[in-house]
Amino acid sequence: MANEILRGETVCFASIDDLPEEAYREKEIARRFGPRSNATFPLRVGGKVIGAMAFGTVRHERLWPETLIVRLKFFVEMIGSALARTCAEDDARKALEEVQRLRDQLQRENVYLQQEVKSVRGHRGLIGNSAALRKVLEQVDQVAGTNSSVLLCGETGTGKELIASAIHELSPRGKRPMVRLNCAAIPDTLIESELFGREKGAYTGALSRQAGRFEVAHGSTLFLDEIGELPLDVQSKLLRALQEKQVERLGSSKSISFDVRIVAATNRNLETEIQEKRFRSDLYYRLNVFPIHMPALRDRIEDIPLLVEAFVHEFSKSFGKPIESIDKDCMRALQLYRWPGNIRELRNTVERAMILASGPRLRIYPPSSASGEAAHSMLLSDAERGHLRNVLEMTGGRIRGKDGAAELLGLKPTTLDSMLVRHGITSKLEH
Ligand SMILES: Nc1ncnc2c1ncn2[C@@H]1O[C@H](COP(=O)(O)OP(=O)(O)OP(=O)(O)O)[C@@H](O)[C@H]1O
Repeated sequence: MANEILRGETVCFASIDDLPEEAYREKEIARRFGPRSNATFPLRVGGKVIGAMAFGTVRHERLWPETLIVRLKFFVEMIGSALARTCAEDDARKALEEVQRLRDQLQRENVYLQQEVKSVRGHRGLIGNSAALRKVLEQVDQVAGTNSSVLLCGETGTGKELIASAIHELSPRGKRPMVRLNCAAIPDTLIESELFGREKGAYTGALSRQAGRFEVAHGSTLFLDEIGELPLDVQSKLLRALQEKQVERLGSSKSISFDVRIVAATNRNLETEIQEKRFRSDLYYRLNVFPIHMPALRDRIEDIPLLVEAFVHEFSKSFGKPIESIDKDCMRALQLYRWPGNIRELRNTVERAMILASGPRLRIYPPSSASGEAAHSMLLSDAERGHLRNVLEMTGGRIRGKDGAAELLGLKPTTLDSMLVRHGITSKLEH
């Protein structure tokens, strides 16, 4: 009988004896528990049989005239279509809610991206082949696929933000945009609403509702740059949000759950900050699940030629100035400079040199405290020392007399003596 119903047929019997022989099981059940007579109709919702509706008598047998069957059938159909409408409405409501949710999320991402577009100049990729950078990239590969928090430490301009982007892009969250917040760039009074969002009128001046970065970053990565600059009270709130995976907008008590991966960066020594009571140790341990230390440029000087070439290529294209070669002495001087501003400073230095460039051979001087002059004289002094050594080599170390170094250089021997002292060069033959 169940098969008939599933096939969409009506099953009807006036007495148990009317049931066919093969339905002996149903007969037995009906005899023991009822019904005595029955009419069962398939219940169709949206063209599919999803169940059945049965009308039966428990004590007496009864006939099911055709007119009654038609009316009951109609009744069951009505219930089926009402159910279909409710399901469809329910589905439609759910779909609408989903569309609204996605639209809100897109809108949040859009507003955010519009602000970001100005600062993001495309992904240039990470340049460098030093052991120090390769170690960092290895760590990036290890941690990218996890959901663990990452703490990037290192001096300013070492590429922390670039590494944060690489971690995000290599992670399963990479399809969504990474959301950034520079904790140092926002006044203390606004940082909380930037992080957690606010309702209209939450405080004086809060003229509109605003989603916080946690909400915007739902399903993605939140990059908290300069985390060491976060005020202590906001540190506590951030810790609570990370523990509970929930935020409340300012001016609202409604909790909003989020699924966000945190990558934080700092150029401060957070352990010192903890000792000085400027950074909460519990937040530090929460963030420092996977620390990555970005090496200073001066500790990977073998990357400098690669970086310089890449930056020259980039500016050469954008300035329309073709460059054929970069002065080798300059490159050596660039490798000797300490680069306190690291790669950012190197990039700016190359940009400046490219603005000034007037031929295909580029000279780039490292910045100096005074001006390019000091760097220039450092280069000259390097060249001078090299030249003196060469000439001394040619004369077998002889300074005075015919074909001596002083004569070859057109200098008084005493002048050459003092130059050699200044450069720390000793001539074995003469002394
Ligand atoms: N390995 C690299 N290859 C190419 N460019 C790099 C590399 N590392 C850094 N840069 C460039 O150097 C500049 C500074 O990098 P980034 O902003 O990532 O440094 P940061 O450590 O986050 O600095 P801060 O601590 O000041 O925020 C950027 O223009 C970046 O594109």
